[in-house]
Amino acid sequence: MTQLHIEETNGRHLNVAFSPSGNDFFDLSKHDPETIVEISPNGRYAKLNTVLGKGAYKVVYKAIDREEGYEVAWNCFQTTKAQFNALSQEISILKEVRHPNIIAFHDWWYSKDNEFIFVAELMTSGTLREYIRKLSLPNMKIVKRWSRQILKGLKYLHSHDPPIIHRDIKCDNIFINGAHGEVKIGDMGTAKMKLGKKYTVIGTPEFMAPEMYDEKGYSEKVDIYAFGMCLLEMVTGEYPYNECKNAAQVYKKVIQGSRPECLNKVQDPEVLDLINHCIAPENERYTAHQIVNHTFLLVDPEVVLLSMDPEKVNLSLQLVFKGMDKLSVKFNFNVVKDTAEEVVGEMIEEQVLHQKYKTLITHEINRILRELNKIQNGDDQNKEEANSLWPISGALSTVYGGSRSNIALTISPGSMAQTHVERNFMNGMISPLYPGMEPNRRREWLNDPEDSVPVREYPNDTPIEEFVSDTAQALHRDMEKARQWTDKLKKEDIMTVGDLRRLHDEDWAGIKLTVFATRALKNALAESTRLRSPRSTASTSSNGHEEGL
Ligand SMILES: Nc1ncnc2c1ncn2[C@@H]1O[C@H](COP(=O)(O)OP(=O)(O)OP(=O)(O)O)[C@@H](O)[C@H]1O
Repeated sequence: MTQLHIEETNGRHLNVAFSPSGNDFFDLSKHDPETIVEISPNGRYAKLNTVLGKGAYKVVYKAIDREEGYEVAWNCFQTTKAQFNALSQEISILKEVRHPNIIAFHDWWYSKDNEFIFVAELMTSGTLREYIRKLSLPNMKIVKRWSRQILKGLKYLHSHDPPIIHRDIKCDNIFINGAHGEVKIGDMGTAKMKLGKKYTVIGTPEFMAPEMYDEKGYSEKVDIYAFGMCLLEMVTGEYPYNECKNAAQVYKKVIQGSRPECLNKVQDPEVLDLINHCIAPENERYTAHQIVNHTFLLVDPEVVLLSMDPEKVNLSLQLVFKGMDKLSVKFNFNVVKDTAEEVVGEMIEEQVLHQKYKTLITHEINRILRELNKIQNGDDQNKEEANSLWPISGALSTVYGGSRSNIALTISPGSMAQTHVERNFMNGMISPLYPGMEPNRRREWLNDPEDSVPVREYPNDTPIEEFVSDTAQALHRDMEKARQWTDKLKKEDIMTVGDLRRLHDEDWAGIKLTVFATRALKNALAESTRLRSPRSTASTSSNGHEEGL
């Protein structure tokens, strides 16, 4: 049988096969999904015979970008020339949009068959909605990962100048590349630049914020409302307002402020809180930026090994909160004297770590200890495995040597300051001289106003509660923590800053403050003393108790 590839005058491509007699031929294009059936006017894109999907308005085919060799999505949308012309402003928006979490829009034209055709990035694994059904119910880790990506896309659109409102965010319009777990917002056909408020009622009723129906206009916050409904669908597997029989019923519920029934099925309090903030009335509703920082979406922290001594006894570890401007804590760990449980317990007590991470971080520290044990006893394969413990070695190899449980040696109160500033508690004083730290980090520390222990001078007769509460506050500890520290000091008859200054090192040990609290108070005391007049500093130093702080 002879096969021929034919290009018709209307641009359609056919693959045909002739019978041996040459009298009959078969259109193979109808069967072969990889057959080219059409070429774009500029010759760059070749539409294949594979339908990727059909929606209410468009049919989407697989195509090839012949210049780059990529597979792309060829979208056909029946419309009149006049409507196509009216769309031109929106189309130009799409051309400007470039973000890893938004489906890229490559090219478009109006075809001879009265179709608006546009070529977009191809997504391999269908829509989020289909994927949710496939997984039956995605676990929270997946939901968080998806949500973060959707929000990054929304944050990008909303921070465009002027903001771009998608207006039809729903799980059917969010697409997945399953191999990499990539999630992208698609179907930008309804997107609109926000030049002032928008009034057109458009979207999918279950995902439409109530203000879309009134005449006062709406803002980009409608996308946040819709995201809240997507999150609800992700965690319950149910379409919001499934209990309604038609769009009119949904509309009625939405404008009355009745929440979808499946909201009652949400068990996790953090997810529930986030959904409620998304579907709240417009003026109370979170922005995309606020949601990204919601506790539900924070990445679980991990522990990395920064360095260790040759005997592998004193380790320098760091608690890293990836992807968030959150507390990052370096601490020493003595493998002979410390246990992961003890150290984590102290982090929780000192509010360096949230209670919910107790098991995770204990497990992480023990994992490192086990791996190290393997290095000490181990063979080459174990050594290789152990190398994986050094994700940032070299970049941050500062060792603050020292004694037992030097926890919270350096703290980055980034959650408050939004920058990664560091403070050295190791020697009991704040020092801008961090051996091994890059100069710009040092500058950040020096410049940051939030990075403060109380820097005023405290006369000896200052009541101890005043000094302790200032110190706790400067370290973002709550007043309950300050009260606990004060109680412990008062139990030892330390009533004033002067009493504190008179303590010897062994006295400090007897107070039973945690290592963190001891170092914090010593720090503040040293700083206050430094600010005192030379005469008073000299007199305090003369008793020898300031040294080594
Ligand atoms: N970029 C893409 N990559 C892969 N498949 C796609 C892509 N865009 C759309 N599809 C497929 O085509 C189907 C129809 O697309 P879409 O839902 O965007 O059409 P629509 O007519 O705008 O839909 P709706 O009914 O939601 O208004 C999708 O369900 C999906 O399976």
